[in-house]
Amino acid sequence: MAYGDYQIDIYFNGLQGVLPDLPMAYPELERRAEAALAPAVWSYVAGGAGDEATQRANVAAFARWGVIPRMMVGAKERDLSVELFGHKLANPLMLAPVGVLGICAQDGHGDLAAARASRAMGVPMIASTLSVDPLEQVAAELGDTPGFFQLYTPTDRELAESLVRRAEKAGFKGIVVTLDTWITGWRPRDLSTGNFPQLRGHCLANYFTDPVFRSRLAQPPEENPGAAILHWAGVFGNPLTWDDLPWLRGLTELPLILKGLMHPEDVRRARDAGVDGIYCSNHGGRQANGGLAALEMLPEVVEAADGTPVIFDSGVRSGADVVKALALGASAVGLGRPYAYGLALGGEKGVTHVLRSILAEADLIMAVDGYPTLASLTRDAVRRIG
Ligand SMILES: Cc1cc2nc3c(=O)[nH]c(=O)nc-3n(C[C@H](O)[C@H](O)[C@H](O)COP(=O)(O)O)c2cc1C
Ligand SMILES: O=C(O)C(=O)c1ccccc1
Repeated sequence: MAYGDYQIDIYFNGLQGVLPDLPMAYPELERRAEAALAPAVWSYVAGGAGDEATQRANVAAFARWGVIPRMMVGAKERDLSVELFGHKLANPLMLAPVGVLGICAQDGHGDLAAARASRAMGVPMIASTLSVDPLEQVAAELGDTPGFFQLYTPTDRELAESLVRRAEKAGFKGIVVTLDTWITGWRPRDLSTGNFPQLRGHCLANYFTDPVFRSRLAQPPEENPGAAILHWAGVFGNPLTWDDLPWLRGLTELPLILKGLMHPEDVRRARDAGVDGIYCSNHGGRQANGGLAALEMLPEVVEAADGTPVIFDSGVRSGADVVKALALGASAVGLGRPYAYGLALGGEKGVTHVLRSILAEADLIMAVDGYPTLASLTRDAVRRIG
């Protein structure tokens, strides 16, 4: 079934008098998620660094590119499939890693609901180290859809290795190492609500269940959670350098993807060191304010990657955004906040709805504009407007 057929389902329901119970456009998704989430959770998810200028720039950057339509292509059938790290995927979307995701769902198990949506839609989930439920349980929900494990590399190398071994054993198909968050940025909303340290207590399952982590504690986390959280805070962030890359590369034979790369020189270095994927992102503007929109760097990142696949996220809100990122050279496009809001409104169903809506829009743009495949969406398909 073509992704665009989602609109036929919705119109058909409408004719029977059944209107969609989930939002059809992003502003409404955001508004309703704000109303559905506890205020502290909302400010954590929606907020960013500083006055959030970079976060807004991520979204605004998409308006500076326009798709040039081609006529008489006869794009009756569209194929959004892509091959990534040896896996044939039905579409180029991914669920970007979102820490503490679980609490976005009303039952507190949003990581598992997102994993079920990943399975249903064939959209790979990149499971955060900071999940509410342990990675083994998340992996068990993924079915045949390949999953990726996002590693926040701790300073304790044995702990890092243990997390990677567990991810391999659980069946994850690649390791995404996030480089831009060994320390959290200046986030006024989290500072004002004062909730951030408390939120972090909800997302340490991967540590508390880890044999290496547990072996470092005088008492098990169940008996002395305070001491366990304190130990976690001491090992969480490792400001990696290029000297650490051979060690990271040697940790696993799974595809290794570096997340947070924006500078073409960093991309060249990563590629030369044998990484399998480049993840162009500025963490949705949550880490450093005063930066460029991630989309601004995408063309140069793609050029520097020189054939190494580039995953892109930061500011993707619609099917049109997905089409533009693909035309600018991304191999796959990560969604962040939009699916967290889908979780808030409808759990697995909410995420599935967000994914189906974005895929339907992308598919219909490809139909109308005459780009039937991702291969046809080349750099010439878009023009810079401003
Ligand atoms: C609430 C929240 C938590 C996040 N946690 C993580 C994380 O644990 N690991 C990670 O690599 N990125 C994390 N990110 C960043 C996302 O992977 C992604 O880069 C970002 O959401 C993209 O920006 P957008 O949501 O504005 O499109 C988080 C983002 C949000 C919104
Ligand atoms: O909020 C985030 O973006 C994130 O990655 C994070 C980092 C540390 C603790 C919780 C979330």
